[in-house]
Amino acid sequence: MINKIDVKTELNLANSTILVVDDQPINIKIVDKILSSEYKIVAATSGDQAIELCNKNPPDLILLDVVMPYMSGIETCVILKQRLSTAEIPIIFVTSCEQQDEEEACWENGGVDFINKPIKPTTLKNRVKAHLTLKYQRDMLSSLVFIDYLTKVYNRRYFEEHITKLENSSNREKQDSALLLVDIDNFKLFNDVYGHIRGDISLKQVAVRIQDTLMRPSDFVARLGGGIFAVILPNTELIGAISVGEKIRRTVLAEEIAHPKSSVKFLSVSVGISTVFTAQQNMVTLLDDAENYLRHAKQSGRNICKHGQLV
Ligand SMILES: Nc1nc2c(ncn2[C@@H]2O[C@H](COP(=O)(O)OP(=O)(O)OP(=O)(O)O)[C@@H](O)[C@H]2O)c(=O)[nH]1
Repeated sequence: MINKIDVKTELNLANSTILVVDDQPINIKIVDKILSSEYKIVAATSGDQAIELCNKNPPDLILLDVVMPYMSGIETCVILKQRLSTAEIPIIFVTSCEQQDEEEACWENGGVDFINKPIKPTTLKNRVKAHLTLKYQRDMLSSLVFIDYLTKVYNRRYFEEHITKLENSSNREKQDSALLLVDIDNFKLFNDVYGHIRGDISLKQVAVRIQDTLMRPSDFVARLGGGIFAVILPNTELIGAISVGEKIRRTVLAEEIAHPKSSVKFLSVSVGISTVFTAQQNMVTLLDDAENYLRHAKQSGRNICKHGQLV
């Protein structure tokens, strides 16, 4: 899953990043020599390092050595497939082992293909190209289904599909997750004064400002309809969610989009913030709580973030 949507209209594989994971630097060098003229190559010499790199900056494809000390390629793959932000990255296993059991374990745990060592340059180039092409076609299809046509952030459909995945991931990783409902204040009056075209322009501006506030690859924003956006922050406690909510509120206000019918004179947002405590609540409660806090924010005069008790 990605938090920033790059709607590609044509296939351009040259901007792709490939992560090569191998405990032997010589093997990384071999792959680098074959692929670096066509793609950007990043490298990791352990499973831990690969996971860290993927969390910071998800690559487009991973070439993963199967046999590594401490954490094997298969263990690394399992962890990457469990996390929302890395689950969709295609993983090609690179192996010198020809045992059937190992091959089956690679398929079962989410690998999309195999390449045998010693690596044949033509095979590597063609397999990588084929899987990158598939990935971009899939991304393009997803962007048609899951992107809000007006603001280009995710749509309600994406939100609904991913909120269930978030519940599973939250429970599995024993981490809190946060939901922010961000609603433009007095948007009906804004539309009444300036018309729907200016209303649409400001909706896009608010979407960009929210998107810019999100720093982690796993965070995402979706427009649920009208002037209301949902922001999902996986692995985030209430204190962190409040700081993101406040930043969104301040950033939208700082745009200084004139709104004559607003008490603050500019377009503002109200924010309802809730967090899910691992395995104690589900996503329905999370959504209900965020809606209640958003209602409190509106009743308290708007341009404010409301949330539950900090413990
Ligand atoms: N420009 C534009 N307006 C929209 C769009 N979708 C919904 N709206 C308008 O957004 C307004 C939503 O208003 P509400 O959320 O009911 O209330 P509000 O005026 O924002 O008031 P509070 O939420 O109480 O601050 C309505 O006037 C809708 O017609 C859209 O895609 N573009």
